[in-house]
Amino acid sequence: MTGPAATLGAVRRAAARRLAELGTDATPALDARLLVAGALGVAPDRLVLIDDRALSDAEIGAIEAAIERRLAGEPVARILGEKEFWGLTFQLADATLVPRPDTETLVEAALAWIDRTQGRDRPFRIVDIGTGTGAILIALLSELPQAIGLGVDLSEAAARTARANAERLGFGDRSLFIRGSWGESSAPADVIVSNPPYIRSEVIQTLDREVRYHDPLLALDGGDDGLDAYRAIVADLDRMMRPGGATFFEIGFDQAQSLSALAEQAGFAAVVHADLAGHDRVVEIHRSNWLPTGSKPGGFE
Ligand SMILES: C[S@@+](CC[C@H](N)C(=O)[O-])C[C@H]1O[C@@H](n2cnc3c(N)ncnc32)[C@H](O)[C@@H]1O
Repeated sequence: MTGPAATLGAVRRAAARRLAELGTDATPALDARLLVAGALGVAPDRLVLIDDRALSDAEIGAIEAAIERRLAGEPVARILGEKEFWGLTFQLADATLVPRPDTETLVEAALAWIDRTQGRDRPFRIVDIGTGTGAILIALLSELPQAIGLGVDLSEAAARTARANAERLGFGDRSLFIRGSWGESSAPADVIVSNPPYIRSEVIQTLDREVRYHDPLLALDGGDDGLDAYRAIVADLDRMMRPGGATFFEIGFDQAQSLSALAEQAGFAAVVHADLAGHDRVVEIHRSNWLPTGSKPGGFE
């Protein structure tokens, strides 16, 4: 890829060309920049300042290794071992899903409800079911100065990773992460958030290779109809959700109706939120006899 006196800029451009030739990398220039920065231990936005620096053989070797992994189909976040979500950097582990930008819709929906009802400066108790890296809970804690949160995951390794993320990002004293199944070990909360596994089992084999081979099955498989997790959590919601509280679920693009029906059958009211692409992405659930301040019967929006 390079000669002995290759500069960082030349190596980065060559890497971007190789990723572009692959044809499956939608953002080759960005990915090359992230991988080069990661291999050198430099913040991506600093690269431009050192573009003409000559690289050592060891540095070129580290960049080559990262690019080869990407060419073999590994997602950039897995190679770097971290992913940005809500402006915060989360460390990943094999047991954690890579947090997705779409999941920020769930954080936004929960904050919009809080802004509409009680305001951010209240001592909320939040529970994040299937916490993974802790991304959703920690993003909320970063916006709610008085809130405390519990993150639950069936994977002990995921709970450990989330705990480490909370400590590193400065939220260790307002959060607890434990191993558990759905909400069974949770006391009642004001805000419940969950991005549970929701993909139908039979579809898993058809998923994009980057998801199928690099995200944990436990984070993806939602059972025969994709709704197992929602069913289990909704069945326990009356106990888990405090009066006047709300629950926010991430959903697959075609699950809004099924989950709303599940919630309504259990005596709750449901509101659907779309993501930036216009796909149904979040279902917000309340007790049906409760309306937020200023809302009209028949709708929360
Ligand atoms: C789709 S991932 C979401 C991870 C993270 N909340 C996010 O949005 O990036 C679902 C998570 O649910 C966890 N999970 C699967 N079954 C569970 C169960 N029975 N109880 C609690 N968590 C579970 C998985 O280990 C995984 O971390």
